[in-house]
Amino acid sequence: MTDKPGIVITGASGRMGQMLIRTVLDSDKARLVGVVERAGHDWVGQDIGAAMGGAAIGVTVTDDALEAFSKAQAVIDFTAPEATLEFAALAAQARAVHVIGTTGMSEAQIARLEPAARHAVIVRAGNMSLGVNLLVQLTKKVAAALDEDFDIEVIEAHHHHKVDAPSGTALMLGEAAAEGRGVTLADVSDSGRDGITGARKRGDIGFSAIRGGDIVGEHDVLFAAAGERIVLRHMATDRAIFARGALKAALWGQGKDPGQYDMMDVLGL
Ligand SMILES: NC(=O)c1ccc[n+]([C@@H]2O[C@H](COP(=O)([O-])OP(=O)(O)OC[C@H]3O[C@@H](n4cnc5c(N)ncnc54)[C@H](O)[C@@H]3O)[C@@H](O)[C@H]2O)c1
Ligand SMILES: O=C(O)C1=N[C@H](C(=O)O)CCC1
Repeated sequence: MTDKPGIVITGASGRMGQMLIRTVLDSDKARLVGVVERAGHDWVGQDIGAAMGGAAIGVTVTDDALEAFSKAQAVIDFTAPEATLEFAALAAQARAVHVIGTTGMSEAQIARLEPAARHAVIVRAGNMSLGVNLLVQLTKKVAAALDEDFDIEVIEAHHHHKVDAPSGTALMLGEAAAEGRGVTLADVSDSGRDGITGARKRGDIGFSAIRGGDIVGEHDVLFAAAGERIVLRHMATDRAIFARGALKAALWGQGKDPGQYDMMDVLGL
């Protein structure tokens, strides 16, 4: 027996799932106790090491999430909104910390996490990297220092497989800009411009999304005024930054009171 927290990774075959599995296996602070994939996936029933193209490691991919979670102290979940809601209820039942990296959740879906958060710790963030969470704070500060003479635009770029837009990170940056400016994002958000849109409305926060190739994730926050522009930029070149942040959150959540937290809590920013 060991007192290192046992971690389950959901979405085991996904881009982030595989990165998370490697990150936990490489860590001396946690151990991998289970991996979950959706029912019917080829990998279910296989050893995860072998499924990922290496040596067997003695952990079998399962589609029985509750059974896997019952052996874990934390579940790290980068999957899809409805799967994440199901996992939240099961992680709460198992009293495991649930680290949620899944993006594209609607406000209604986010509200459905509340019952689970009464029983277990949930850490959720649209971006788990240290760099982006620092950028969020910088964005809030710059937005607070400038008035509406500066138009704020969030521009993001991701790989061609990404299914949601604006990205979770872009929304975090938009929220930070709105908070700095003392407004509600929903009242000023302008995304998906197409056709005769009319001139830009003063005070709006705009979003643009680029999708192409294997871009891991790039975000600019542009403050554009007459005669000058400020650009705050983060460029991710390796998904390991998200996985490291998620593992940090899983360890940080041990022994915390039930409730919903984010990476600002984890990183103390
Ligand atoms: N918060 C962050 O730092 C961060 C970073 C990267 C990606 N993401 C988000 O993580 C999510 C996954 O991204 P990805 O690029 O790994 O996607 P992906 O499509 O490569 O992987 C998703 C995985 O989830 C699995 N899945 C879906 N439904 C499931 C279910 N019911 N049970 C078990 N597994 C299920 C899929 O089979 C797949 O393996 C996206 O929402 C993405 O935006 C967040
Ligand atoms: O690859 C993705 O998908 C990413 N999703 C997050 C987002 O929506 O911001 C973080 C960056 C990578």
